[in-house]
Amino acid sequence: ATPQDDGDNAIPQKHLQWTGCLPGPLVHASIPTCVTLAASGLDRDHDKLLPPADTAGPWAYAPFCADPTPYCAFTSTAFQSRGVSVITAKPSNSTSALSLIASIVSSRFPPPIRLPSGNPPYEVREIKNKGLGVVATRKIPRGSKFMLDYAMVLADMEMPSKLRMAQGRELVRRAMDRLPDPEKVLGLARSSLTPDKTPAAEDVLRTNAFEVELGGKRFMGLFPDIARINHACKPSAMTKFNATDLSNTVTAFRDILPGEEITISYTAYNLPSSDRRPRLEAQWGFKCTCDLCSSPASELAASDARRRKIDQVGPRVLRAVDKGDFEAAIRLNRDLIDTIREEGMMPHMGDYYEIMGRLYLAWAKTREARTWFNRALGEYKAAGVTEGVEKLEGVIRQLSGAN
Ligand SMILES: C[S@@+](CC[C@H](N)C(=O)[O-])C[C@H]1O[C@@H](n2cnc3c(N)ncnc32)[C@H](O)[C@@H]1O
Repeated sequence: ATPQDDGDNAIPQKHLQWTGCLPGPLVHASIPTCVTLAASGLDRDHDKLLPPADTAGPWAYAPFCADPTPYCAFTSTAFQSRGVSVITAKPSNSTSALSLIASIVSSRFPPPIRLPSGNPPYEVREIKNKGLGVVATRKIPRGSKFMLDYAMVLADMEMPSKLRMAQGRELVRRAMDRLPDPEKVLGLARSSLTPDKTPAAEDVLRTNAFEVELGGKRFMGLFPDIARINHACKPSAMTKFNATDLSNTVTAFRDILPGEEITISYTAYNLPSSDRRPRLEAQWGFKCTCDLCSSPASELAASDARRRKIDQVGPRVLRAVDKGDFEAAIRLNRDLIDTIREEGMMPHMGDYYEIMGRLYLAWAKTREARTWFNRALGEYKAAGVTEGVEKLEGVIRQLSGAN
């Protein structure tokens, strides 16, 4: 089969800009999750924006299908000059996740961020007991976005449960083999725990993929550069997937010093070690040797206690809101903020400052609300959380106008 040129059925970029409100980490009817009144031009349901289904689309080959199931592997050899393979069900209508991905792959979005020119501030190196890893070669300031990567494989999370194992394996193998440089993905890390007989393609996907959401469906996404970043339970950076162009960016959420390993968290941040470790072993196939997991038992226990507390205080804040006791809710949330700070879970700070603002807003204390929203805005800016910045700038403007 001959690779085809990109089509021209791009989604207009302006429709895809995020202008809505993120759900906060605490959701409650009395706490406004979106104080913005002017969520104009927003259509978060990307599928609605799709052009009619294009049977050929941007795919370079006839799809490889696991007949008689609807699951197939679709490959573009042109996307971002290195290709992308998508494993999902054949579209039954024009609003499928596949149509959405086809539109993105066919379009030519400008890079979502401009990285500073010159050498990247990191390199891939051998790391003791972890295989390869990514190490800063110069200071990476808090909030800077320093790595941009694009999906090279996307596999529908439902696929493994819908197919026989051999069919699934064949699909994953074909999806990788059809990329212009299969080694770019097949050369990624293999599972370190199980020297089992799992075929390379499947093992690589299991060991390196991150869950992403596209068109309302969950996918395993393989981002080959980001896949070199090891996990830490107190990471120094975070990733952010952009469903409008299949990009993933890495942002430092604290200063990272030259020679320091750059880490991200593969699990939710707030899990105690008793939950984290089995999850990392079962889902990612390794025993964690990060600084926190290697710390003395007393330090690990203190960290676990803080994480449990963080989990428990959240519902107590909500119960206080239920009773209309905003004073108690605010006191508890302040305690939550202190504990999160002590635990060094900085990515959450903007969220919790924002909650403080919402609590004051729900208590009709606009001035205090604005103060906390401003603090949250500062955090979001420092941590490079663009959506948070956009959202809060609108909110603060409206609150200022309301006075
Ligand atoms: C996504 S890859 C990360 C890059 C990988 N180290 C490499 O050589 O390409 C995940 C694998 O890295 C290793 N790894 C990542 N974080 C680790 C950690 N905190 N402790 C031990 N091994 C880790 C494990 O072997 C895991 O299966």
